[in-house]
Amino acid sequence: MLPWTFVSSVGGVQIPRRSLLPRVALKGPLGLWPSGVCPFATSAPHHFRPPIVVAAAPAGQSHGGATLGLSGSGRLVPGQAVSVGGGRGDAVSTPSTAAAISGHSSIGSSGNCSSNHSSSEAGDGGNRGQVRGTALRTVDPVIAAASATRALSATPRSAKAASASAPSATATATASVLRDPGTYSSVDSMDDGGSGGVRLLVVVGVVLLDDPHWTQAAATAAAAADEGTTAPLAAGAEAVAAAAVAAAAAASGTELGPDRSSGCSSRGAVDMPVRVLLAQRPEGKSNAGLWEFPGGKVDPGETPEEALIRELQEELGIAVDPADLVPLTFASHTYPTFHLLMPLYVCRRWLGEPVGAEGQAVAWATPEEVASYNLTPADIPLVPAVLAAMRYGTQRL
Ligand SMILES: Nc1nc2c([nH]c(=O)n2[C@H]2C[C@H](O)[C@@H](COP(=O)(O)OP(=O)(O)OP(=O)(O)O)O2)c(=O)[nH]1
Repeated sequence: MLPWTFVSSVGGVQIPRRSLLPRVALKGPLGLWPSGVCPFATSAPHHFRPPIVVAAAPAGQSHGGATLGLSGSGRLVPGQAVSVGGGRGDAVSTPSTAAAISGHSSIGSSGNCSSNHSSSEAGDGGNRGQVRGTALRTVDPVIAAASATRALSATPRSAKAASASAPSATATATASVLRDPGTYSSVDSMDDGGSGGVRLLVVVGVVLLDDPHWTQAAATAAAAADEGTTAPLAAGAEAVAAAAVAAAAAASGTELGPDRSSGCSSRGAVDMPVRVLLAQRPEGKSNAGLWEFPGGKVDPGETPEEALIRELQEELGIAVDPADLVPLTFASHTYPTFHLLMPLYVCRRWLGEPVGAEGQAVAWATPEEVASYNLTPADIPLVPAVLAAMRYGTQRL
């Protein structure tokens, strides 16, 4: 067995690694884990955090078994092509590749997680060949996500450590990318400018949960507050770790812990399953007929939360408080004409009754039913995290 180290990095902003980036040492059988860069469940409650990506050095390659350092010093510029292994514009700038590129000054240097790299703008030189030979092979979010979550399952202590430290890293990374109008594109105005690069479309989505367990817990907390007592709340780090393990279980098909989705909650006598709202893409739009999580494009100048609140009002006729949007995970998917990056939130509280306000069909699905819906390609890899949120809740009540 070779030691593998997963290193978190945040695309798009520079983060002092030593102080903020969590490192989790994971061990696994050589060859069973495809190298990869994958979305990883995030946890800070009050800020939007851009994606954490997790990377592992590929086995059997020139640096196989060594740590692939992602310094966090590379800069992701959404919608702009970056250069890898040649002139500018011959590679793409997706979150995954940018994350891989950001680590290029580490690769081959010490074979370990190096820190304090000088800022290496993606495509500015360096060990491009090694980047090309090592890191860029790793872009397979679906397989890697399953592998990573399986690995987390095998090492719950490490999972806890990663989860506990994730908020500080990601909170710091508060969306300089997304808050900077012009760094990303609306699909309507996309063109590649002849660069050969891939345009990034930023969309926000929500897992709207009809969660009787949450409602009951919230009512209990409110009642306790009225009485001037303190209701027990889930400790953030523990709940996050539980979500990571739950995601691992969902990915591997393993059953773990109390299952809230079937009403067998250890929290109480709620006998109703949790349900998630799905929306069907209407005729005339891309992916027509497929099901998705409600949401839409982030307009320039909008925060992700503002965009989501606007979209939910327009599409479903409901009002949502930003404090009720809990980051869950994100989608990173290459469509033929653009690359989709979609932060996905969980929301359990809103005003109004959700309806298909733009004529789209909507449906409440139990965990067992989710798989029977024909989801968009970008959403399929999100299902384990969504099921985990339905079964085990998220870090915040
Ligand atoms: N909202 C949302 N969009 C998704 C999901 N999965 C997925 O591939 N997408 C894609 C489909 C679209 O290409 C894009 C969202 O575009 P959209 O057309 O729905 O956005 P919008 O509501 O702002 O549309 P419009 O008014 O500008 O036409 O993201 C998902 O789960 N939710």
